[in-house]
Amino acid sequence: MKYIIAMIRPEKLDNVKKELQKIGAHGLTVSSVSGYGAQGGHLSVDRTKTEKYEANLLDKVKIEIAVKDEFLQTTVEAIEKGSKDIDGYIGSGKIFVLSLDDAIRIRTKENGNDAL
Ligand SMILES: Nc1ncnc2c1ncn2[C@@H]1O[C@H](COP(=O)(O)OP(=O)(O)O)[C@@H](O)[C@H]1O
Repeated sequence: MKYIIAMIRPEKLDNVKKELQKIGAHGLTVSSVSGYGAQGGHLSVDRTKTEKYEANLLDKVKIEIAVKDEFLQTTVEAIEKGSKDIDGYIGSGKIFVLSLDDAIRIRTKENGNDAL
């Protein structure tokens, strides 16, 4: 099992949800976060500036999804498709993939793949 954490731009959430529904994703958790990536949260890079930019925290949406291994690629592709903007747009987001040891559905006590 894998645990996918994606940081996307808030205005892309509806698109991403639609793409995930198309592939039949069974569950997800969404939260509002703030952060910055390699560009320090700046929407453009002023190459004439030589001094260091101060990092700027931007609003992002964090999506978390636990999936069976065989759904990893489809799910990542759905997130990419839903959050894609103009090619190379800074701050389009990032997807992290973690190994997931177990999942337990409290209601039924199912675990592992059966709990997803
Ligand atoms: N190394 C990191 N560790 C944790 N979160 C990160 C990391 N890099 C990016 N993020 C999160 O992902 C969001 C989107 O990153 P983004 O700005 O698109 O990255 P980049 O500037 O590297 O293209 C950031 O606002 C931040 O919340």
